[in-house]
Amino acid sequence: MAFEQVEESPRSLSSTALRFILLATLLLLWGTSLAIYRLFFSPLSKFPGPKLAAVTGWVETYHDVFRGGQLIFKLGEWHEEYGPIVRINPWEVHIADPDFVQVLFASNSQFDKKIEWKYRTGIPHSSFDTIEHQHHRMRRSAVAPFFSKQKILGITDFISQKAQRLCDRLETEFAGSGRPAILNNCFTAMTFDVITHYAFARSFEYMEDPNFEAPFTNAAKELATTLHTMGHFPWLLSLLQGLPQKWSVAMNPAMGAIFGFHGEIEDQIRAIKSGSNDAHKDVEHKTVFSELLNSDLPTEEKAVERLKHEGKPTHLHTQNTTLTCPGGSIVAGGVETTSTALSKATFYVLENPAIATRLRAELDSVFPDPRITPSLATLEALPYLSAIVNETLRITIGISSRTARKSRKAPIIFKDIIIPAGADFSMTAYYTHTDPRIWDKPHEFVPERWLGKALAKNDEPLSKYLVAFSKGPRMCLGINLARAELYIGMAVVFRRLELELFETGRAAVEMKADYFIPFPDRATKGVRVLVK
Ligand code: HEM
Repeated sequence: MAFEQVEESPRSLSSTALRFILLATLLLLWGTSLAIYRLFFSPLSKFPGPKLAAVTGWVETYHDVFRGGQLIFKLGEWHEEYGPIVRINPWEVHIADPDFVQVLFASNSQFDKKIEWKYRTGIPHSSFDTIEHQHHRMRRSAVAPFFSKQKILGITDFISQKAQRLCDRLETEFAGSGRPAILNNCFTAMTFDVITHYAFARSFEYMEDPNFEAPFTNAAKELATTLHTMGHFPWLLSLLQGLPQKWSVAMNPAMGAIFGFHGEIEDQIRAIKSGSNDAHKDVEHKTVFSELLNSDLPTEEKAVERLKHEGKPTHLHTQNTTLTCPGGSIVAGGVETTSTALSKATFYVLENPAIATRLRAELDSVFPDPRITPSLATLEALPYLSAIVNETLRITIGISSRTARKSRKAPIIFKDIIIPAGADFSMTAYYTHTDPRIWDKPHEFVPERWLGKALAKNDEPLSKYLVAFSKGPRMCLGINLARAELYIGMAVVFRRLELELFETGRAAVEMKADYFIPFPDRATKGVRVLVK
């Protein structure tokens, strides 16, 4: 018996070892063949770029997940080394030729989005994260009328009231006190109240918080830093979906605000569906959900589960509800992008007294009573204010993540480049907006470039290269609202208040990491001002 055991043991050990070696060899063979295929036979093999990035997506993961939103800067280094078109992973090329905007953002394009990103913001059923072109078109056409210029004109009085209220509070509570106001908080409160009033007839009134704190968006911003992780490891999302709500709140108490809001939105959709909704009784316009539910969308597109993705901030679902992070849906798209643009615009104007003086002089000419805001049309007709709005959109890069698309059937032809059908291709607004072939002093805030003919260095109109809201079928749905808030916000603040920057330098406004939206240095306290 003992003799048999001694004989069997080495035999079973060696067969385990053999199996292991076989498996390792197969894996090695598979990995090597895949690497050889990707390097030499893939349809993208002829494109230049780092070899390791062509072989594996882990290079992107390393820069975005482990180095924290740093791929955006790596892209610039790669373009310097390899030229205007670079293969950045096995499936995608990135383009840094500003004229490619005509292809990427063509109004008649029928591109799909990148399938791998469908779940990274947690709203896979929203228009924003709808991958396929036709499907996106159907969903978007149902919600687009709600954000038309005409409809937005109907809430400019509300935006103006909020901007005036902000100035009232800054004058009475901060002026002469030596206490700095954090403009990021002020404008977040303002834009949050505006979008929640407009879309859901339920303004959160964060403007009335003593410090303009918006717990909802603070939590959302924190969660934005998980965006790359969710994109690269989607299974983590499923894991989080299983978490009970109370665990999330215990980990981050600010989540309570988010869960409460999500509950309200779901109730609102159900109430509209059952005909018992009274959410818009106090406002003149409909809510975004009444618009969607009364649209021609097929029944399955009107399901509560689908609609809540349209209206809610982007989120990571947990059991019965969601965790939130900013991104492209109506609330998140409508808050952080616009409030950041407003605070950065104020910073750049205050940083340069000549710009502030010229802006104030222009505003005085149409804005005699500082408490009575002129119409949006009057403000939009002001050349210098318009130049400031455009320059703000250029330099602040509302969405920093690259815009990636795929042409399913036909190859993309641009100059002497052919991008094969089925490959992902992308551009990054940060590079389009700072390309020295187009812009003079690209890293400086120069509103004057938008005055007169406003031509690029290559004599094309500058507006051709301003892609802050993207262009084409996927362009920002909230562009009219965002522009109205920028015009009204800047005009009211600079007409009413004398502000001075308080311990605020470029670190407060310049991008240090890309988490879909640009993040400044973690240590910065935001754009802080003293009210004189
Ligand atoms: C300065 C402010 C803003 C900037 C720079 C901005 C930028 C953008 C960009 C670049 C996109 C396209 C993203 C992509 O293709 O992946 C987008 C989409 C979107 N934005 Fe904005 N946005 C701003 C304000 C707003 C506002 C106020 C809203 C509120 C309604 C909003 C709602 C949306 C929505 C819903 C989408 C998805 C559209 C679709 O896929 O059909 N955005 N935004």
